[in-house]
Amino acid sequence: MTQLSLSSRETLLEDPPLARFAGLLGEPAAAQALIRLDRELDWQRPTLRLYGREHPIPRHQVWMGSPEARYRYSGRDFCPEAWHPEVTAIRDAVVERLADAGQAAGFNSVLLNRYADGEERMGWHCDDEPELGVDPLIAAVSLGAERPLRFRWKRRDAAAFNAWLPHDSLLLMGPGVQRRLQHALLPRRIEGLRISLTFRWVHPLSASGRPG
Ligand SMILES: O=C(O)CCC(=O)C(=O)O
Ligand SMILES: [Fe+2]
Repeated sequence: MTQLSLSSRETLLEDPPLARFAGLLGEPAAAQALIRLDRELDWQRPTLRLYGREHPIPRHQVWMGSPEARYRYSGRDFCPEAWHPEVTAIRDAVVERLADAGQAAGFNSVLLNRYADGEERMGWHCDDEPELGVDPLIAAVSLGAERPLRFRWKRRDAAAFNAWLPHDSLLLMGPGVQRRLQHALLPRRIEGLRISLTFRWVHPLSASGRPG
């Protein structure tokens, strides 16, 4: 069941809060952002070690953020790329839209994911790294091809479901979403480039490598 309010907020789940917003940037800004991010970012395809073998990830990605927002991912420590002006503008639009909806938020880090077509994907996971703190708020912006982000409950006591993410939409994953659900961008027969930006607040790691 969904509700549409004046700010175009659609509630997908009440508890934990999962909500979708349409028309984040408007046109032509959203179409231009997709082209610019595709062309101007230094997209990487790192390899992950799985059962002792190295596998390139099935998409491209860039970590971006403030210098203190170091990030540990699959056991490796990443220093983020400096903010690109297009990404800063999108971040500011997200913060503004959330503020309009009564949700204060700040982000010092973003993972950008580039899926060339429906074959490219991200497997089941939740974003619960210790540097994100307890019950983080994560804001996911989608540009390009519309694809579903699939959610499933960790306790498997309710049905899995799709959150379809149209071009120029924002998905707000509120407190509890990472603790109680997993999500995945599964392969689908869908044509076209999609870029997502998942904005986060990363707590700086202390010298011991534990969250400060
Ligand atoms: O591409 C998406 O919408 C999902 C990305 C995601 O789950 C992540 O960056 O952690
Ligand atoms: Fe995620």
